[in-house]
Amino acid sequence: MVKAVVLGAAGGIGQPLSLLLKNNPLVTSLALYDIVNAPGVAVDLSHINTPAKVEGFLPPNEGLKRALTGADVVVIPAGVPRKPGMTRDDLFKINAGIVRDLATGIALNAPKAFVLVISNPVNSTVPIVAEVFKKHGVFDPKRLFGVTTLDVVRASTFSAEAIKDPSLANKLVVPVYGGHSGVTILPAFSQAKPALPASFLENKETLEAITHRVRYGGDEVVKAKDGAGSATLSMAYAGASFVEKVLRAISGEKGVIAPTFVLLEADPAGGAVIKQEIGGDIAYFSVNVELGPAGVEKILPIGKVTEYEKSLFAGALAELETNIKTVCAFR
Ligand SMILES: NC(=O)c1ccc[n+]([C@@H]2O[C@H](COP(=O)([O-])OP(=O)(O)OC[C@H]3O[C@@H](n4cnc5c(N)ncnc54)[C@H](O)[C@@H]3O)[C@@H](O)[C@H]2O)c1
Ligand SMILES: O=C(O)C[C@H](O)C(=O)O
Repeated sequence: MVKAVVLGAAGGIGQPLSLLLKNNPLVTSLALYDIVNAPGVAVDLSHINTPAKVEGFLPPNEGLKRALTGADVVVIPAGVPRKPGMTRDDLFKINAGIVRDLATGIALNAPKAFVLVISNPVNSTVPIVAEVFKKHGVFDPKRLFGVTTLDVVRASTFSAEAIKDPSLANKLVVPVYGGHSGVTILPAFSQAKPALPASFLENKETLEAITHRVRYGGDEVVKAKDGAGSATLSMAYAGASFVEKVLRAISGEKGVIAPTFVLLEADPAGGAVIKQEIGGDIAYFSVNVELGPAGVEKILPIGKVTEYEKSLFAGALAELETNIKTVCAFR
């Protein structure tokens, strides 16, 4: 029996994400919570002929508590999205409070759940959840994840497009490190699997352009949606693929690897290697982790990157440090 919960389930990400989770055979129970419309979305999804039992909850009548009780995995896409001209940090004012309150609900009602944070700014909302859990004495860094999967999805899609090989679209994986905003996003095209051609990797102009596109892919969608929000469908796809990995790990599958923004303390030895590799003493970083039934089992080293990729690390560290520190002021 696996219970998955979506907090913010009636939103632009929440609805398609809930649909994808309803379609996942590893989910047996799906609880949808939002301040609006969650019961309607739940009834709609409940007509789909897959095993997961779906229920929807609103704030009255202890809705959050009922949604969270017994949860194994909680995904949080609750909060406001960007409009053109905004940065993700501009969302902090509103989303920090939303995420803090939902984290309090999780600490009280599902302290052992895996918590996957989508709400922006991820570089700051993840540390907020950690602080709330610490306050309640239930923090386990192995079970808290910032969802940065969309950056990997974008880096993989854009590079398959750039080398004009659409057949690679769903096979290519480009690791992305760092955080989830602008210069903190560090795609490592040199580590792509399968490897990208030398003609791509050695062309500085192409590399710089595609690195920029991955870093600002979110802005591309915000601009195209022209005031109607940010990425929802690609995010739902990315989020569901991360949840799928978590579910496989919970069910006992070995060697499940996922990229995610984690507290490096989740695996002190692995975290120390990352700090050495990036040349900075940062608390959180997006890295590849090996997942197990109790959460992060290992933080995997970054390994070899090119001089160009390495040169991007310094700017990322300074920005990430600021994002994480913002949380101290918020408390
Ligand atoms: N991590 C990523 O890669 C990534 C990608 C895309 C979007 N995002 C972020 O995800 C968030 C949601 O985006 P969206 O497009 O789905 O927005 P949206 O406005 O369409 O949906 C957000 C939902 O959250 C709900 N909500 C607000 N306050 C709530 C609360 N206190 N409790 C429960 N639900 C609450 C709203 O009612 C709404 O249904 C934004 O912050 C956005 O920036 C992150
Ligand atoms: O860009 C945004 O604001 C949403 C999200 O973080 C994204 O990367 O698409």
